[in-house]
Amino acid sequence: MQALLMPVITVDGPSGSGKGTVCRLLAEKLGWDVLDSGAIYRVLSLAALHHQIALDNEEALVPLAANLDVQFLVDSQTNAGKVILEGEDVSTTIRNEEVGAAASKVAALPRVREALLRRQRAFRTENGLVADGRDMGTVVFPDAPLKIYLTASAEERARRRFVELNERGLDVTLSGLLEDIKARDDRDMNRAVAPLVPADDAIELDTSELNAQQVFDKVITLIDIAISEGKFPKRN
Ligand SMILES: Nc1ncnc2c1ncn2[C@@H]1O[C@H](COP(=O)(O)OP(=O)(O)OP(=O)(O)O)[C@@H](O)[C@H]1O
Ligand SMILES: Nc1ccn([C@H]2C[C@H](O)[C@@H](COP(=O)(O)O)O2)c(=O)n1
Repeated sequence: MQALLMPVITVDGPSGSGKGTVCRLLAEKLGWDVLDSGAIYRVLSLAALHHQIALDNEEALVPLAANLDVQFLVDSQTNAGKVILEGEDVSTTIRNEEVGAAASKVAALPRVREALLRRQRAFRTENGLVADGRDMGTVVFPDAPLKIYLTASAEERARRRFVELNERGLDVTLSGLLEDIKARDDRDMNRAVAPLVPADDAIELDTSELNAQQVFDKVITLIDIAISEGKFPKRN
């Protein structure tokens, strides 16, 4: 009954599989909110850096996580998301590869994950939520009526990131990005707590050969099937 009032679609998968892209498109189409849980881990790692806390210092990171002064805003004119950490706009900084790697390190600490759980669950309101991450379907919203697990080959994911970072004018190499992606996969998939794995009831979608629009269309079909099975209220 609760799921009908506050529907959640979870989208998990490795870095570069296209979670963020499809979640934004879905949220726009459905008029639902988005939880970018990776951004929370990214912001925490940046805060650790600012406060000179080592990325493996769980004792110091837990209170930092519990009291993290972060705001996720949406620019009403451009509709672009904005992330404010301790009063500073960090929307661009948190997207750097170094911050992604640092986020993956703090995310391996069990008590840090615990400290961030309530904050993530609070994104679920009567609006409906599309939740993007690594453990959305397994840990944070295990009762979600629709769970998607996106994958793509590491080579394709590195290629996508290469195109994106080149467009942003950053000096990166394809081989360096492939190495980073494999290291991040290894850390995220093999940690002791909430490792990146598909939930038992997740639907897996390999996006290696699909463009973003094709992925979106496939997910919309899955939503329509879920609606026909009575798992979601009808969409407009
Ligand atoms: N199906 C697709 N085909 C080609 N490029 C894509 C596809 N989906 C997303 N992209 C592009 O690939 C890059 C990574 O996509 P996105 O940020 O959505 O992935 P992600 O899974 O959210 O990654 P991360 O977990 O690191 O945040 C972006 O530049 C995006 O525009
Ligand atoms: N639910 C989540 C979301 C993210 N993380 C960690 C692991 C990722 O490598 C890192 C950055 O995430 P991204 O922004 O690339 O999606 O944060 C996690 O452990 N659990």
